[in-house]
Amino acid sequence: MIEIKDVCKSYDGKKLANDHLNLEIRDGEILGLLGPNGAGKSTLLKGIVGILSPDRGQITINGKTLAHDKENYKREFAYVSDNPDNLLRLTGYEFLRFIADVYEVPENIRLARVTELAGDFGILDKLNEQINSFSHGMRQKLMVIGALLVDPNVWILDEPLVGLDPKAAATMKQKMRAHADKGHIVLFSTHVLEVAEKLVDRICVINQGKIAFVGTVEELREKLNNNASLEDLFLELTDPDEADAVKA
Ligand SMILES: Nc1ncnc2c1ncn2[C@@H]1O[C@H](COP(=O)(O)OP(=O)(O)OP(=O)(O)O)[C@@H](O)[C@H]1O
Repeated sequence: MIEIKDVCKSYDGKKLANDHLNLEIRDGEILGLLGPNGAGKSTLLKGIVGILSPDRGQITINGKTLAHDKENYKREFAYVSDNPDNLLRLTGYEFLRFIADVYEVPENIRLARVTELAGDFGILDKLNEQINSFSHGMRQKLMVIGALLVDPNVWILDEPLVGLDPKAAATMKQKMRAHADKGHIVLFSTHVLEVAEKLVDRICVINQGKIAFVGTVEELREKLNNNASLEDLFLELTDPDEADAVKA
């Protein structure tokens, strides 16, 4: 379980990018983080993985905290950031070997895992080339492979489907579902509402740094007393004036 208690983060000491967030993400679920641009989704994900330190509050992953048990806390999850432009001078293989070394993936299984994952995502024949020469989508695939290679309990993915071609996106969604079905957590952010609607168990909508809703899409419909599409519900929650204009 991931427990987020009263988490606040400000970049400038004035405006809160995360404003007293409270959220529990349960084992075995895919939770989709939705929200307009600048809502605070990446800030929350970066706070969970320890790239940013929240100004207050506490985050626990499977009972561990970054402050008390940094190494084991970090071993609980894999993280794919929203920027796949990392370590561009390495080849694909060198990047994956680096990740496998850092996370101590046993030598006897890493090549089989890399071969399987790179095959699944269709970039096996590119791994000897420098990441510099990869397209955006290929870089994204490599970051995803690096994360899954480690095979941790929790997947934390910031817009993981951006840039993936339809086949790779389908593979990714299938892997996310299978991981959650094994009892693990998949937490990801997305702007693609159809993906959220079809894939997630629950959604968490963040708006202006605050949680506007957590629950199933059905529960959101009931709350808003509205049988509309998720897109309309999303607008109603995050931008009621725009939703009224669309209705008119
Ligand atoms: N490094 C930074 N320095 C200053 N302000 C930042 C920084 N990163 C984010 N912010 C601000 O924090 C707020 C939340 O940004 P965040 O990136 O978390 O939003 P998001 O929901 O992930 O947005 P998007 O959907 O556009 O990726 C925004 O107001 C943004 O301008």
